[in-house]
Amino acid sequence: MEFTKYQGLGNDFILVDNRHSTTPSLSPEEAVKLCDRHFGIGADGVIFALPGDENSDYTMRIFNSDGSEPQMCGNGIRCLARFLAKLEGIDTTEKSYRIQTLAGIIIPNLEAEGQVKVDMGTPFLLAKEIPTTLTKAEEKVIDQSLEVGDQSWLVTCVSMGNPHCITFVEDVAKIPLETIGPKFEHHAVFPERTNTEFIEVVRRDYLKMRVWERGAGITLACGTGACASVVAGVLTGHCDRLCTVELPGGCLTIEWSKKDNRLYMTGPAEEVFTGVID
Ligand SMILES: N[C@H](CCC[C@H](N)C(=O)O)C(=O)O
Repeated sequence: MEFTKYQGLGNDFILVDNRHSTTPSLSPEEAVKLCDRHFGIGADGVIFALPGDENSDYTMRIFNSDGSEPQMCGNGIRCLARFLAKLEGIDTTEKSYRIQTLAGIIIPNLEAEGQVKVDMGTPFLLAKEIPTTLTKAEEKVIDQSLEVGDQSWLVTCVSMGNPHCITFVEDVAKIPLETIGPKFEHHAVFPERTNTEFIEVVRRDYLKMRVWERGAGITLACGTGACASVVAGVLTGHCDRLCTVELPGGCLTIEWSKKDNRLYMTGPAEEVFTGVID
């Protein structure tokens, strides 16, 4: 079976042409093996291009490198859009796709210079929508205290279809991500686990972010996390609605539109190599 490796700011994926069937051609267990960076291809996840339905061009499903299935992946859907254009034999920069995901319809638009602009939909803020039990179901979690790893953190929770727990800190470089990340991810107040972002505000329009991802650990970038972090920054008064988010793998442009309440994310997506899985 052929695959193509793509990466979006170093958040890397194995992409599989699954247009022939509505069932992913690899199991979560097979995905785990292929994502291994020593015994497999190496990736943060496996993304399947499945047939669309009456309301979409294609369907995206993704397995994290631990085999779990998240609702959405921002860097991944930019890679999927480029992959689809390659499969369709087009290299236009004005192509957009309606992609069905577990987070609803997401719309990536191919732009010039390898950029992809994605309509990421609206954020979800109620505790029951994250989901989290940190407060009452119908309430939001904004700058709320949470004990993690013998320390008290002020967290804000935002869902982009997948859960994010965001903390603003003085210096992201000083965060011991390897030790504190898993404690956030598996905290009892997150029944579906959570992605965990630490944000340093450089300017009101420029954030520095490091991330521990649910089901993938430390990654070089997280698109849904960058969107969730701008929403959290606006809600807590730290940043403007249009921001550059600098991640270890590079920068994303994120806008939380006042007009339609939707998040727009712009960033690169690059093919790395094509291979064959025996
Ligand atoms: N690990 C995430 C999915 C991938 C999200 C991230 N890679 C992105 O670019 O949005 C989760 O389990 O919710």
